[in-house]
Amino acid sequence: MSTVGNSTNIFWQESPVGKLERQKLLHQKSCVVWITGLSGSGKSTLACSLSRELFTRGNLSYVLDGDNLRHGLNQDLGFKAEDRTENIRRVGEVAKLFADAGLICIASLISPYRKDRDSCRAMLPDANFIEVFMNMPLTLCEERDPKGLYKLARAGKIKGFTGIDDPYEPPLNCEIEIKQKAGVCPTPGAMAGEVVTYLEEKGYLQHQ
Ligand SMILES: Nc1ncnc2c1ncn2[C@@H]1O[C@H](COP(=O)(O)OS(=O)(=O)O)[C@@H](OP(=O)(O)O)[C@H]1O
Ligand SMILES: Nc1ncnc2c1ncn2[C@@H]1O[C@H](COP(=O)(O)OP(=O)(O)O)[C@@H](O)[C@H]1O
Repeated sequence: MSTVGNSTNIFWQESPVGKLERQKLLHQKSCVVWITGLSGSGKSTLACSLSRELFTRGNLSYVLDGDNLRHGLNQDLGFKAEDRTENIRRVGEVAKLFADAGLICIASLISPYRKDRDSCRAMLPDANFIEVFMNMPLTLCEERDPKGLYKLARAGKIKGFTGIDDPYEPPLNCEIEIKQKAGVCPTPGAMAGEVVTYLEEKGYLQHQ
């Protein structure tokens, strides 16, 4: 019996089927691929391309997209610092469940604060948290501005926009960094390829 947060007198219920069995069924080792970066840096593009590539190879993944989750699970949260922290915490917990289910969980969120990303990493102890940093210059993200949000932020119509008047803390110890080469951004397929190569080398995609 234990107390966790505001929940008292609670018990952990074991499941008859375990994570290892589910991973075996799916012929893969589960993990969380956590994609972080500025708005417009290509997080969703990479998440979609990676998910499709994994599917083609016979690996099951699921994308948790920050924007999409804010339409449901996180619709009560805004963009002030404590809301972003709670957003990341909840998505970290959901990602942990997907990894426990045996899937390759792809989380795609700005997740601007280092301590929040590190807390998610700590939730996944067996080094199964793979942080992917979309290291694209702000100027490129702002040029892309597919939703017109940077324009609104520059005009002062959105307050606390990441990269403009709210901080983005780049990772210090990410597993993968996606960046421009000779001033050119890799194609979506090439970005996904970098992650797939990493997953392959670390044995996540092996068919046992
Ligand atoms: N103030 C502010 N700052 C940053 N982003 C903003 C803001 N307001 C709205 N948006 C839109 O919300 C998307 C980011 O949501 P996230 O859940 O990924 O953000 S966070 O991780 O909690 O910081 C983000 O989507 P992406 O462009 O896909 O990153 C924006 O479309
Ligand atoms: N590798 C890429 N090459 C060219 N354009 C890209 C690439 N990645 C993303 N884009 C474009 O940049 C814009 C922002 O990408 P998106 O994936 O929505 O970023 P984020 O999810 O980080 O906000 C989109 O219009 C997308 O088509």
